Amino acid sequence: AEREVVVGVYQNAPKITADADGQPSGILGDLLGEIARSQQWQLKPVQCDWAYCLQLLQAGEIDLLPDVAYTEQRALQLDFHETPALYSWSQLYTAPGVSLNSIEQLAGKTVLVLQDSVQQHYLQRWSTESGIAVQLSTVRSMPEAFALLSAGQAEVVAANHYFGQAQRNKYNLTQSNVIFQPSRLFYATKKGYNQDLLTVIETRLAQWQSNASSPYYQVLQRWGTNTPQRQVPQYVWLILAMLSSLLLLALAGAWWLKRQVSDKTRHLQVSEDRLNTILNSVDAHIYIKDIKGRYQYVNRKVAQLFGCEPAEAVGRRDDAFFDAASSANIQQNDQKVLQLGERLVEEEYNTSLDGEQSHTFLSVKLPLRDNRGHIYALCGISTDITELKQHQQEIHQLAFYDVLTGLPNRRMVLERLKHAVEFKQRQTDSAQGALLFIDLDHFKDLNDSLGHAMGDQLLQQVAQRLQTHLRKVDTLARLGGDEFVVLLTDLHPDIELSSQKASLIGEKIVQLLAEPFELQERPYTISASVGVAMFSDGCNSDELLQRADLAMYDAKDRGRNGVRFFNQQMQADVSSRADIVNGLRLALAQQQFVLHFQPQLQRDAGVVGAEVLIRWQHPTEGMIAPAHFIPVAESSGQIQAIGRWVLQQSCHQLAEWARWPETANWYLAVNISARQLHSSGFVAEVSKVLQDSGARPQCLVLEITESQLLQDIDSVIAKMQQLTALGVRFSLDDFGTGYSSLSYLKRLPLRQLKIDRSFVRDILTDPNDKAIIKTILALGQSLELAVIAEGVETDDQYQKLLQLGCQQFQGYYFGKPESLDVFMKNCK
Ligand SMILES: Nc1nc2c(ncn2[C@@H]2O[C@@H]3COP(=O)(O)O[C@H]4[C@@H](O)[C@H](n5cnc6c(=O)[nH]c(N)nc65)O[C@@H]4COP(=O)(O)O[C@H]3[C@H]2O)c(=O)[nH]1
Repeated sequence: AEREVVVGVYQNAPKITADADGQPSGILGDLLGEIARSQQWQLKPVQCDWAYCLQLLQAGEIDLLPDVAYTEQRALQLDFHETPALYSWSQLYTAPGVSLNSIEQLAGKTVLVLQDSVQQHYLQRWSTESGIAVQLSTVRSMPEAFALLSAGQAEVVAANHYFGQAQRNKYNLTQSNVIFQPSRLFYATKKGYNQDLLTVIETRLAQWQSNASSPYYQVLQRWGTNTPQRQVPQYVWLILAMLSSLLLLALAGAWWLKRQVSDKTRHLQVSEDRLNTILNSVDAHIYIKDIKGRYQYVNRKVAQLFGCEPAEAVGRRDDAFFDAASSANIQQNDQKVLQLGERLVEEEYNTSLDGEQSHTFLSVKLPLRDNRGHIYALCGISTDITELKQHQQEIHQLAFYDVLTGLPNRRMVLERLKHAVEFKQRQTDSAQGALLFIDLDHFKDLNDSLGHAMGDQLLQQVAQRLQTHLRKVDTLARLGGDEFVVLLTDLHPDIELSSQKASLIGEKIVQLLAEPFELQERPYTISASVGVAMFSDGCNSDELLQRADLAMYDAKDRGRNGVRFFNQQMQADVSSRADIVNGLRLALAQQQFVLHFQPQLQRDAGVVGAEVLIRWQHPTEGMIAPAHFIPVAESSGQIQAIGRWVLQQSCHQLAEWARWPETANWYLAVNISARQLHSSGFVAEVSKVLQDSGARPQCLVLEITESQLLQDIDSVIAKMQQLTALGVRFSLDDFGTGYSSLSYLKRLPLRQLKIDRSFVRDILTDPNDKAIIKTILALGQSLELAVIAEGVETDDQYQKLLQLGCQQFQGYYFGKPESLDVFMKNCK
C-alpha cells in the first residue's frame, strides 16, 4: 500500500514552495518528490505559513515538514535525519537607502523576521545578551517581509540567504554583508513519529549527495542553485561558524562581564554602605592616613571631632586640626607605624587647633600593605578616654590625697617613704632622708570649744602655711586628725649635717605654727610638737614612722611646742612599757602587789595616819616603784582594777585598826588616779568598798592631784560632794605645782592641801619655795583647810615648817614607806 505522507508546504522559494497543483516544489519540495516517487509515497501537501506549519507538525497534523533548521530547542520536540538536506545561513537585507555594515548598527532599527524562525530566536537572544535594543517585527512569510521592506514599512529584514538571493532584486533590496547563524536544513517529523520517513530520507540523501548525477544535484540545478551545497567551500563554513561562535562568545563574554561588573559594583556599594553604617555608628574614631600623613578616610566620629564633613577631612593633615605639640606627637607615632611597620598602641593627648578642647585618646595604629607587602597607609582606631582618665585621676586623688587639705594622705606618704627608705638602703652614699612628725598641741580643745568646722579651717590653714614654706622636693602630708608629716629626702649624706638641717626645718615648722592663725576673723594661737627620725640602717618605713611618732610624743612630754629627735632610749621606753603592760595583766591575779605605809604626823600628837603606797613585787625584776608602772597602768586602763584593789586593802586595814583603841582613829590616805576619779561608777565603788569592809568613812582620805581637776570639774565636784556626804575626806596632792585657781579651790569639798615635796626640799635654801609654803599655809588657814608637808627629810626642814606654822608632816625624817609589819613596829 502506498504510504500517505502529509507534508507541510510554505512559501520560501527557492527552498520550498507549492507548485500550481499545490504539490511541494522548490529544492526541498522536488527532492521530497523524488524520494516519494522512489518509495511510492503519496504526498498530501498542507499549505501553511511557516509558524503554522511548525505548529501543525508539533501537533502531529502533518507528518513531515521540509526546510527546518536544526536547533537544540527544536530537537526536543522534533526528530531530524542526520545528513543535512541543505546548508544555509542568515543574512540581513536592507530597504533602499539604508546601509548596514555591522550587526551593532541594528540598534534602534526595526527588523522583520519570520515568526518562530531561527532568525527571530537568534536576534532576540543577541539583543538581550548584547544589550543592544532591536525592534523585531514578525511576519508570517518571507515574501510578505520583503514586500513590507520594499514598501518602506521597515528598514531591515533577516532572511535565509536562499530566499534573499533569489528575491532581493525583485523587491529592490540591498544585501548587507552581515551574515550570521549558519544552519543546517532538514526534513523534520514530530518527535517519536514517522521515524520510517526519516530513515528513508537519510538513506536517499546520503546516496545522492555523494553522486554528482543524482536527482539531488539535478534538483539543485533546476532551481538555479548551480552551486551545489558544497559550492561554498567547507573552510568558509568553518570560518563562518567560528566567527559566529566567536562573536557569540564575545557577546556572551561582554554581556557576562558587564553583568559581573554591575553585580560587583552593586555588591561593593552594598558592602560599602554596610561598612559605613558600622564605621559611623561605632564609638571610636577610625581613619586611614597615607604615608604623608594625609587623611584618606575618616569616619563620622572623626569628622565631628574636626568639625567638618568626612569628605572635607580627606587630604588634610593633623596640623589642620590639632595644635603644634599634638600634631607633632601624632606624627611621631604615625612614623613609628609607617617606618617600623609595627602595630602601635599609645595614649595620645590631643589639643584642638584653637586650644579650647583637649582629649585623651587610646590609639591603636596599624600599617596597611599592598600585595607586594609595601606599606602605603596606616589605619588608626582611637578611643576617647578623656572621661576615663578623669575618673582615674579622681580615684587617684581620693585614694592618695587628703580631701580636707588637698595634701598627700597617709597612704601616699607611706608609699613615698617606703621607696625613699629602700632607695637609701640600696645606695648608702646617696642623700640622707628624715621624717618629721608634726602634731598640733591641744588641738582637741579647739575642736571642743569652737567646733569641728573651725578645727577643719585651722587644719587647712596649717597645711597651706607649711606648704608655702617647704621646698617642692619635700613631701608634706596629712596623716589624719591634727597629725602631719614632712618627708625630707635630699639632705646631705653626712648624718651630722643632715641632722642639723632636719633640726632647723623642725624648728622652723614650730616657729611657723606658733604664729597666730585667723579663725572667725580673730587671731588664734596654737603650737606644735615635732618628732624627727633620721633614715638609718635596717629601719623600714613603718619603724621610721613609729620613731618619728615617739619623738613627737617625747616633745609633747617635754612641754610641747618643740622639736625632739628620736633616740634609742625612747625605743627602750616603749618596749619596757610594753613589758609592763603585759606584766600588769598577771600581777593582780598572782597577787604581786603589796602596800607600803608611810606615817603622817600631827604636831604634838605623833602618828595620826599613813599614806598607802603601792609596790609591785615582780617575780624576776624585784620590787618595782609605782613611778614605773602607775603611769603605764593609767594609760593602759589597768589602773582602775589596781586602784580598786588598793582601796579594798586600805579599807580592810582601816576596819582592822578600828578594832584597837590606839589605832581606831588612824586614817589612811589613798592615791586616786584620774581615771578612777572620772569613771562614772567611782562613788558607788567607794561606798561599796566601805560597806563591804566596814571601815569608817571618816578615816579614809582620798588623795587627788590638781591636774585631775582640769577636766570635767563640775562632775568631779559632784562626786566629791557625794563622797564627802558619806564622811570621806579629800586631800589635794602635789599642791603648788599646778595652776590651781582659787575660784574652784573654794568650790571643792577639800579637807587638806599637801605641800609638794619639791618646795619642802629647798625650803632652807630657796626663798621662793619658802614664800610658796608660807602662802599655801596662809591659804589653808583662810579656806579652813589642813595643810600637810610631804617629803620632810631633815630636822632643819621640820623645824622651818614648824616655824612657818605647818601642823602636819610626812617624810623620810619620820618614816619611809614600809610594809605593814614594819610600819606597825615603828609606830609602837
Ligand atoms: N625623796 C623623798 N621622797 C619621799 C619622801 N617621803 C615620801 N616620799 C615619796 O613621795 C611619794 C609620795 O607619794 P605621792 O606624791 O602620792 O606619789 C606617788 C603616787 O602618785 C603614786 N602612787 C603610789 N601608790 C599609789 C597608788 O596606790 N595608787 C595611785 N594611783 N598612785 C600611787 O606613785 C607616786 C610615787 O610613790 P612612791 O615612789 O612611793 O613615792 C612616794 C614616797 O615614797 C621623802 O622624804 N623624800
